[in-house]
Amino acid sequence: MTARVLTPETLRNIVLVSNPAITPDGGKILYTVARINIDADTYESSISLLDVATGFEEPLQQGPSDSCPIPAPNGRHYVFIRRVERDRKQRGQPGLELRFASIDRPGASRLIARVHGLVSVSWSPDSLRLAAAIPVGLPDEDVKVVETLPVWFNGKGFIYKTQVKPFIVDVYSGYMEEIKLDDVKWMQVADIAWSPDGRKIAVTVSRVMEKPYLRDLYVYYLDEDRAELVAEKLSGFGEIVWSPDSRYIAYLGHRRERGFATHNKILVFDTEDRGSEPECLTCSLDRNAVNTANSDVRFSSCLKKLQWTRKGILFVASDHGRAPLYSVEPGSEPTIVIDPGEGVVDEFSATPDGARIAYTRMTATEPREVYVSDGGNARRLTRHNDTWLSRYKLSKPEKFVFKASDGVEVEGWILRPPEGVEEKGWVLYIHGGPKTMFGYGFMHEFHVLAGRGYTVVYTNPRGSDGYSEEFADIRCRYGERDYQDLMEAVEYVIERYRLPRDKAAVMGGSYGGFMTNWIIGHTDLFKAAVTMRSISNWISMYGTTDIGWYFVEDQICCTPWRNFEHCWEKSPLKYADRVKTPTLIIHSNEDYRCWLDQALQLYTALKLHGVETRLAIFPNENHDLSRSGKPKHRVKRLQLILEWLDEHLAGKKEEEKAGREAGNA
Ligand SMILES: CC(=O)N[C@@H](C)C(=O)N[C@@H](C)C(=O)O
Repeated sequence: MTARVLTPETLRNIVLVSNPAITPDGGKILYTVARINIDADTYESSISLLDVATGFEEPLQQGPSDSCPIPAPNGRHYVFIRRVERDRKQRGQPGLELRFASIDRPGASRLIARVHGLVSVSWSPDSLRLAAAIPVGLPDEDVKVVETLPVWFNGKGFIYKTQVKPFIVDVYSGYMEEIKLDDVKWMQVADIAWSPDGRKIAVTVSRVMEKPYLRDLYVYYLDEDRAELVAEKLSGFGEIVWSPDSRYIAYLGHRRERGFATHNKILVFDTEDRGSEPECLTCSLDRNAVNTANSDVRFSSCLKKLQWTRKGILFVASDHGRAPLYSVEPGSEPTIVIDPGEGVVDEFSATPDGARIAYTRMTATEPREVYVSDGGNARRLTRHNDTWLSRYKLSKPEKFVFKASDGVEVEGWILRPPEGVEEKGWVLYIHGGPKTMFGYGFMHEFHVLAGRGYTVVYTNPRGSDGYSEEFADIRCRYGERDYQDLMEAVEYVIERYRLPRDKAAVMGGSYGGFMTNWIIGHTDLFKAAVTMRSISNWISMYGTTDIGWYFVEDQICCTPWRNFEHCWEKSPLKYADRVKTPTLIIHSNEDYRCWLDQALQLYTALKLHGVETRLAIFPNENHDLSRSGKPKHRVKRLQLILEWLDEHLAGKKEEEKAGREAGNA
């Protein structure tokens, strides 16, 4: 009997749990439950209410597009987001409704406002109003006449007329008033937070169009209707939280010491001592104070990445493929408060006294579920994925560590096909970023590959997250130490796990696609490659990617008019005439991170050089096809990958050819 294994279609079984928001008394958890409906080609999401003491669960909002519940400080009300369908004529109308509801009245809700998006929301302590960062301004309907930067953003489309502004919103009347930050003309608000004493609202905002990576911290005083600048030229994530006494603000970010390779840190500002240097609470930890574990089974969330409780500031950090929840206080060192074991704490929320924490956790073999922790005792509260998981065979990855040729330890994992599945070959899978990590996030795709008979090897080479800032810093040196780490990993696994040298494929997305393209231009070891949402040419990547015009300059250390030769040296396209590896190229036609030209140039070059190549362009999809693309497209993408591997590693093409020839004879 063949084993039941994960296949592209088993995406339909996965329940995506997100946004576990705890009420202030710790009695209830509101969270989003999303399902992938492949037949209807949609994600359906609803909001559930969990009673922490009894584990009893009831639906609060039935969906099909409700998400992001945020409970009010009074513990009785909450706001949430409802996505609304719009027909062609309604294009330009807001696609989101911000709604208000009572926790004890399931199903009922009232519209507060229609919005095009919601970047951040924070309740007033009296539970009557919200401070909200809301995008305003739409692109031209037809011809786009652009005079601003940035032009577009992945998943959002054209954003050149959009600013994100701070508002105060009355949840009962829907009345909205913009908060004026005196000298700020152009603005993109990153985060907003209402102080616990109710008197102030803190805002982080980019206000220099050409340098959107710089953020300033403002405090708006409600009584005086006046805003003051607290700190300038910050960078990184930009999330903020107030201390319980409403004096300090913790900022999640950095000052760009190592450009895109810089770890997000917790910097604490004293709003009553302007000009004083912020205290860095996580510098000694030397880890990125956000969770960057890769997973393809997440759903959107509105929870903050920081929370300041009376027991300390809570945050998740990336560490060796894991993501524990830490707590830290000014003047102290961070300590782990929730150890996820071989797993990641994905999102969390805590009661104001810090006594109870709700969180989602996932592992490499289990998608997210909701947990609760009371001072060290952690309990799992939901089991949405247990039944279907119990019916399939999933193997467990094994971790390995090897010493790279410069003496630095590099980590990786090997996922073998489940018992009963014949091994057909293996795949080196490279993550994107490069500052993200593989580890203990659930990757449906890996289990699908393993289920088809392909061992998956995945590592965190230099440039990855989860280690020191120095480890993550490969600026100007792409294709050097990172490439070496990967190729040394390949030699290590071939020897240690006896993997067949002649049955290996390489694949990856985004930076991982760049590295796949680089690898096939520098070695013929692999029998097949799959390059997805990839980068092939740093010169044409410049000025087109939505991550910022400065990404190429920061990471590759060149621009089209400075060090042009270096941009070209580091571009896989330069080496396209050396490629022999059969390559499948997968790209989305609305990928504004790594625009379609990256795929087209590579495809054309490989075709002209006689390399076996296939190009799959996904319509109406963006850079996140593999994580949040339309369900049917996600299935198709996985099928294309499996077919390519079957043809080139499992010899399916040869078999078919031989069969045809035998038939003709
Ligand atoms: C910083 C960034 O977004 N870089 C991209 C080129 C990238 O590699 N993205 C990763 C996270 C992906 O998997 O899409």
